[in-house]
Amino acid sequence: MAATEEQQFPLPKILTYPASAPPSLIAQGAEGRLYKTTHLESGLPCALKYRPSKPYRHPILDARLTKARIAAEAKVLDRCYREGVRVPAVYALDAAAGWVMIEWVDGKPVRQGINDWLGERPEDGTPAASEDETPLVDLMKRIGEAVGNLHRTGVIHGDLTTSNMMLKPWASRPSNAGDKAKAVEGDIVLIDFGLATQSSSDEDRAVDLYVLERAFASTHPRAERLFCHVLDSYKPSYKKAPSVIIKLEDVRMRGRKKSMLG
Ligand SMILES: Nc1ncnc2c1ncn2[C@@H]1O[C@H](COP(=O)(O)OP(=O)(O)OP(=O)(O)O)[C@@H](O)[C@H]1O
Repeated sequence: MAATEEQQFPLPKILTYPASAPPSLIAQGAEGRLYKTTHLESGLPCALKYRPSKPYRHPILDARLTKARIAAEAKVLDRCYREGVRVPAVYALDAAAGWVMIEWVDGKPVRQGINDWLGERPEDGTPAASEDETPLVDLMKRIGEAVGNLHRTGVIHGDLTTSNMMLKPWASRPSNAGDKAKAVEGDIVLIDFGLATQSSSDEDRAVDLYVLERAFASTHPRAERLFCHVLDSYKPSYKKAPSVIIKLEDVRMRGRKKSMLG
């Protein structure tokens, strides 16, 4: 880590111990920072999510909030992992110190994979007549299944976007697909559970889908018409999914009304 970066973003104590590789700052958000580092004992690459204290908050409230948020995120991740949802495993946690250490997911965000696929496609998103869109459609289906799996366990993500999904390359399926198809290959791993809650209500699940639908339309307007494949594969993914899709129509209607009223 560069000296100036270190002054601007002082490391949490856990990252000041000697390790096989120095930590690197991957992302700096409004709430926290994400470092790539290695697990102290096993040397495995991992991600350390750190929520530094906020000087503008009352210290007691700040300590309580930080601890509660890190603990809540770790708890949800752990629950998902044990239920077989593809999320990073939790390796270690110190909620009072504001960090959780999780599995490092090799790969790239789904957002980047889709954009790499779309490449130079025109604004209206029409593919060339000769283009076989199957790999992209398959990715959309895997997204629907991943969200369905998550909802099946009673977890609402709260911030579903294609940036909060990683594409982890398939290790056991050596691919002979072309470069373009490779851009959208891989298992979906859901990340960033900072806003996650536990709920099994149709309404909460439908809102989670709606958030994804809106985010998808604004991030990938050229692929918007393919979002139906996400819903198609979500529908059979667990028993209550069909009623969630029906509820989604109400949520959309409310969304439209709200945007008309400003
Ligand atoms: N387990 C991981 N393995 C590899 N990269 C990750 C992992 N978790 C997060 N990242 C990368 O770091 C970025 C930021 O992570 P994340 O979204 O969890 O943090 P955040 O946006 O700061 O969280 P919050 O929204 O809760 O404040 C992600 O977009 C992703 O590129």
